[in-house]
Amino acid sequence: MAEITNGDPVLRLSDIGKSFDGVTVLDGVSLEVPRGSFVALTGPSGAGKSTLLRLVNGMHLPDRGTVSTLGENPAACSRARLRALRARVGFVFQQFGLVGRLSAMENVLMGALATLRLPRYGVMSYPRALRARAVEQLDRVGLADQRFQRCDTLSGGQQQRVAVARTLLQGPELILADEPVASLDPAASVLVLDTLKRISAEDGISVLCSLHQVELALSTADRVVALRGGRLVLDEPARDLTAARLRTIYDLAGARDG
Ligand SMILES: Nc1ncnc2c1ncn2[C@@H]1O[C@H](COP(=O)(O)OP(=O)(O)OP(=O)(O)O)[C@@H](O)[C@H]1O
Repeated sequence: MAEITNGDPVLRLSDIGKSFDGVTVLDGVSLEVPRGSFVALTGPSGAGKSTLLRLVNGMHLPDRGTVSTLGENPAACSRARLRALRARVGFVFQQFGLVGRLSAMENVLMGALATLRLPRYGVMSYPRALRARAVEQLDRVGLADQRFQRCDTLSGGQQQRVAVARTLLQGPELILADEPVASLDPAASVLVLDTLKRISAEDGISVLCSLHQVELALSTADRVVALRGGRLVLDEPARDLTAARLRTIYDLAGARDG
């Protein structure tokens, strides 16, 4: 397994190009995510944010340029090595990706399935130490009391926090979040992002999180990058940016939520 030293970025994209069916989606994108930082990836709908996130863990491969994720190039990885890399990279999705009829606890435990040899059925089939860790992660996202509740009876914000706990159980070094709050109301959005930010800071986990909401990007992230038409048009510390400037730098006119 590749190691990165303390000063190395957890993620380095160099001159990435990616097309689908002859249509360019990413064009000359270079980006670094320093270890332990929370980077917001902004930009209008169709700018290439999801595609970029998928390149990071090898779900897509670039047509040109190189990706270095935790010191590994997904394009050069064997299947086993890619699996090992993906275990180090958590993914949080807009639609949570939970099994609605299962409890919060069981959904969190599923974050550890890749490390277990046998399929598991029911909470009690997981090792005791793992169950204790699952409760601990649920506690950190404020949902220990809801651990036996079916996920489809939780609010959207609670479900996304369960998804964060599930990712944490995996022990990731880097978390990719693809519009994790796009389907949540403003209060739940703030709570989910604050939770992710707090825990990532506590555990030293780096986060690359795509967001549509300019204000949330500025209030949560250490660094903000923006894509427009597949090109990187901004990469600056959040403290140096204002919402007004961020809005003008990339055109929100066509954005879904803009
Ligand atoms: N697997 C694919 N096959 C063909 N086209 C694709 C594929 N994935 C993405 N695209 C296209 O690439 C472009 C960028 O999509 P992407 O989902 O990366 O943008 P985005 O910035 O994440 O948008 P949104 O904010 O709406 O999620 C879009 O035009 C999309 O249709």
